[in-house]
Amino acid sequence: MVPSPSTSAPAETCGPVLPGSVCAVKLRCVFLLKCVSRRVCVCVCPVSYVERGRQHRWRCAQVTFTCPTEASCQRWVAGIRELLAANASRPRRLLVYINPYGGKKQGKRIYEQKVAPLFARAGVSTHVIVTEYANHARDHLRTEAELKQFDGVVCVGGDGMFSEIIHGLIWRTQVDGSVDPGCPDETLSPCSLRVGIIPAGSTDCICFATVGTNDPVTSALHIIVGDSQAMDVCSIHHNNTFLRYSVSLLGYGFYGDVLTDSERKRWMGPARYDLSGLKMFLTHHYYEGTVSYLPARGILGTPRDGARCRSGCVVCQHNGQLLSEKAERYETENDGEWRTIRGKFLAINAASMSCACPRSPKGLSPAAHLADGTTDLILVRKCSRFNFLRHLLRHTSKDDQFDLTFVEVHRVRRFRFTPRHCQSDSDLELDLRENNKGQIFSQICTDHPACGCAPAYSSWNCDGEILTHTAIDVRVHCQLIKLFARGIEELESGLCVTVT
Ligand SMILES: Nc1ncnc2c1ncn2[C@@H]1O[C@H](COP(=O)(O)OP(=O)(O)OP(=O)(O)O)[C@@H](O)[C@H]1O
Repeated sequence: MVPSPSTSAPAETCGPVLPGSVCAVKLRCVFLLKCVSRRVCVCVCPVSYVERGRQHRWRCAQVTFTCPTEASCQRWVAGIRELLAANASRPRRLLVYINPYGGKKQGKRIYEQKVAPLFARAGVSTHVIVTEYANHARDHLRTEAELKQFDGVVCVGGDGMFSEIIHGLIWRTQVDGSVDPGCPDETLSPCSLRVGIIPAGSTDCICFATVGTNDPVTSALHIIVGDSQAMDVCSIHHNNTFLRYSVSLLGYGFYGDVLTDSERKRWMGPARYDLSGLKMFLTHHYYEGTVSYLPARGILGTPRDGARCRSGCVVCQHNGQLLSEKAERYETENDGEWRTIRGKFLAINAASMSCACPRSPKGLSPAAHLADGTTDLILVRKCSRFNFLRHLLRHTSKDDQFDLTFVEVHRVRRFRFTPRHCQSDSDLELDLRENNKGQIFSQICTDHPACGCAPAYSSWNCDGEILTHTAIDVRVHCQLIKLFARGIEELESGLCVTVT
């Protein structure tokens, strides 16, 4: 069988498909094979494969092979199909949840027009559920879904929809494995089913951070070829009561206030984030409280080493192995090393990934890792509006946003926050002793909203949802879930990252 001259594969592809050639290892990228007799003596065989486009986009392309006889063509098709069938990482049956109201309400159309035809072509069967209310997907996964029938779960929607899926899946995995998901000190069981994200929301940050682009076709192709990317998950508790899981940003102060304000402006669409951002920047509220954290020790990487988390990241591999092998010993050994910081903060952020998005390509913490078992705790202390603006602008420039006297960043395994109004009497006494007279006066004002001073507390923005409590205990669970993704590929190298 030889490729016909007019249809040979272009140079930069992820899956040329000729068995026996150097690229035969990439056969999992093939997803359609059929043998069609064109003429009496020539048989053609169109083969679909993945082609890389610009900016991490993938496209489905086709190459046609010709055979002198139908019998030899059938043999090639059967041989290649056998190889594909032996590839255990490719999903065969998927459970798909579509949020018809996410983003611009295009979820159903995007799935039907762009994704379903690709799944059908690749021989992936699906069970599709269009959600009827918020938390429908989460509740279905928790209780009803027959998970054993599926190789993965796909959500069509935004970050909120992804959050629903992981809440359902993590909870179900713990309950099925007799682990108490409500206890902050439990070691959670990793989820065996992978999760795919077809972006159809307003921001789609998690898809962007794990694939490098928000494109439904690219995401569908990552699912079809069976990519796998591990991801850390933070569990958040208040007084030993479970609140939520988080995979990207936990933000108190500025980012909490922006979300609270933007929720009131939902009718504006994505523009609400700009308006609320500007409003909260001008309002310039700061909040008092105590942050204590358990630093991540003995692992590779620091928040300021400039090492970006990319496809096949060695930091994630190394730390993931270290933490999974020594999880319990590690936690006990580190238990005595809690550190505490009291102060007035404009923002307290925990970034479990870079949180890069099209507007902030570097993200909140450019060197944060998807699966290294840590989160980057960023503390922005009270400063002038001008200085805070400098810090914010550095998220979009080459300058280091942490290289400012009022900003500090720590890579941590666990942290706790207590707003000042929740602190115990002994803690408050300690604060009073540490503060000077002027600061005591300002505290009296914050306790009395009628005087028009800054409010005493903000809210936590947890991956785009508001938490119901401000005093929280956050713990990172290393590589708790897996996505149908491979992390962002380093395109500068010009090399095809091997499809293993
Ligand atoms: N059928 C439904 N009706 C109403 N709300 C739903 C339905 N299905 C899911 N939801 C909820 O809609 C919320 C928003 O959905 P989604 O995340 O898909 O879009 P988005 O908010 O526009 O995007 P992003 O989160 O990326 O900004 C989610 O919190 C989800 O729980």
